Amino acid sequence: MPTAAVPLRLLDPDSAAQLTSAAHTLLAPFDGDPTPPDQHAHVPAAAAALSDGVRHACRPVDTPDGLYVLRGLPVDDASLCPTPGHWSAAGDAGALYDAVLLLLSTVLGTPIAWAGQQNGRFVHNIVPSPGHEREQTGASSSVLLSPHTEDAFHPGRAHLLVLACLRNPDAVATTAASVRRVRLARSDVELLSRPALPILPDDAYAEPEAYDGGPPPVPTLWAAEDGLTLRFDPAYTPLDQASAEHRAAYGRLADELARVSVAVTLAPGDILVLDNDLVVHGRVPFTARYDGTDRWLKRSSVRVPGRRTRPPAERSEHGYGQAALAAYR
Ligand SMILES: O=C(O)CCC(=O)C(=O)O
Ligand SMILES: [Fe+2]
Repeated sequence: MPTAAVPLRLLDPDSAAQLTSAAHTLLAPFDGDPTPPDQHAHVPAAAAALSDGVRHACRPVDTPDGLYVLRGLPVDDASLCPTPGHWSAAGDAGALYDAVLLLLSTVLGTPIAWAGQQNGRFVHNIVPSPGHEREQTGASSSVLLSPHTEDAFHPGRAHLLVLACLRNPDAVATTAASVRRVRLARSDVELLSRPALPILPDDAYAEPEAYDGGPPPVPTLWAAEDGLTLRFDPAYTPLDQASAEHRAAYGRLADELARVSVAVTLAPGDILVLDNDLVVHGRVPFTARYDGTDRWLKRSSVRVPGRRTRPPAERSEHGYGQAALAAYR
């Protein structure tokens, strides 16, 4: 898989210092608690005060790659605590970067959280966890995390996914494949644009609230104004319910996504911004260490108000009883 040309945006030292200092200021009154109820209230003003340098670095994804890496945020490994063994054990670990991610996410759009995922936190910890090695969730390690749209089952899913790297000692790659790079016959695009199959909630979610109706069939591809977008999560799609013709087209899309996939190896301080409507992402397999030095990412999800990259029919989906909570409502 090529590690090629991932668009890189350098955060100049002044912008990086400004972000870090704004994050410190946000955290100061809370003594490191990463989810104080009032902290979010101060984020919009703090984000609005950030310089044009930060704002420019966070401009929308502007290539068919559907992603970019922001580089330049300092991470001092010595001042970080050991990598938590599970998201639920993270507490205020790396809280400074939670605040940095909230600030950046607020420049990008509106951060969202899920009541049923990682206790409703706006910034998730992605760490390998004992007993979860073989899952299709961010807690896995020994298996390929297959390419997926984040939270594909839900109409309120993020437009942008932000992954900030705190540790990655074994240079484990995140994978990304853009639908704007695939080559498909028009007949396949047409077939995959029909709502044929549902996408079920992934294993990272707690049991949902009750909801009415069965799983809604959704299209895999959609022709948005500025090009094709996708909603793709084969691990949670009951493909055996589709016609042979549909399955074959889905398989050709999967093959094309594999062909155009790039490996993005994040280094500490790198922040990967993925357009969740253009790009599916995953992770290569690795052996977890479980000694406090493991790979550690922080993740936030962002909605971009007014974006028109999805079929209007999505708005009537029930989302399987999971609620997406927007910050600053
Ligand atoms: O570990 C990674 O690089 C990506 C994991 C993932 O799919 C996610 O955090 O949404
Ligand atoms: Fe993911």
